[in-house]
Amino acid sequence: MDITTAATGSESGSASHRPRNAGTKLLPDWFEDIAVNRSATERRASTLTTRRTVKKAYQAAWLVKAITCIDLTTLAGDDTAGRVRRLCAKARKPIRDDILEALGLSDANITTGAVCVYPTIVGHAVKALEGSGIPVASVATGFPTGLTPLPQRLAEIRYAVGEGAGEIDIVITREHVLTQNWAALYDEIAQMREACGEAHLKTILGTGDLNTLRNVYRASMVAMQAGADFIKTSTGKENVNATLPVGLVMARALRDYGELSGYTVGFKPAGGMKTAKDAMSWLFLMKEELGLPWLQPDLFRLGASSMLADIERQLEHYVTGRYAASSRHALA
Ligand SMILES: O=C[C@H](O)COP(=O)(O)O
Repeated sequence: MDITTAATGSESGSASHRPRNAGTKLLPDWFEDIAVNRSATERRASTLTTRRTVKKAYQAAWLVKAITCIDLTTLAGDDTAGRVRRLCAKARKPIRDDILEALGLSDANITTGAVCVYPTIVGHAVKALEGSGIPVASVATGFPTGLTPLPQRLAEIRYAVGEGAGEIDIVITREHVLTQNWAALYDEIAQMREACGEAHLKTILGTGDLNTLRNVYRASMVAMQAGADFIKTSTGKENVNATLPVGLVMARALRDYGELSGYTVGFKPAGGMKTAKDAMSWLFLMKEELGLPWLQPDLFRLGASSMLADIERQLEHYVTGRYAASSRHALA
């Protein structure tokens, strides 16, 4: 197994010429009558993690791949410029030099997919990431609940874009889903997409608040019809965040939308993912449901504040045969 090829993605083809999702008009026919069988979905999700294992070099390659897809996140009330600078340093160099060298990846320029912060922190992150090519993602629109007036939510997007955010992680009004007000949901997301301009729009559905898998599918479809570049599970602040059954339903929506519209939309599970094993499960899900093209940072991100340390620890174990205390890894 060539870890460099797997990690840098040349084995699965370039995605750079893919057109951005332009959305469609609101087309309820595409989602209104959908039925989702919860127990079948849960069964399928559980087989994803039990049926498939990868070992040794393959596992190391997949873990490096996972790192390149991480949106390294800090969304805490006590975030400071100093903390964000440390986070950005880790995003630039997520794996220790000795481990990189042992993996043969010293020249591969492995970085995380992005850094994700609150709007007022964007400026610090942009400065700290200058010249790295790593995008800054900002949450916006009254994150995490979205319960502020729409003009303010749109202004927040424009502010974050003005500060230099290249990606905007918006939250939807969950009530629109719970009351099946698809037109209101579509309109707010379409306005958010417009406010983003060239910045990419990631639409957080807050799936732990949506009650049913059917609602998850329907909200995913409306978000894509309204022009989302990515659909994202959760804020990390709901009681239930990214789960594999929800991921399966969203992956099916991505596939269906692609077939019906011709556009390819990205996926970001986020919240509550802490271990290398979690990362592997999501990579399996993407590969099985959507195929290798989705295992690239322009179509797949893992939103996580504390998963990188365990991945680095597993990579250290792969190269040395020993486990280090997680406190030895920065931002553990
Ligand atoms: O978008 C990313 C999430 O907010 C991170 O959640 P987490 O802190 O549970 O990893």
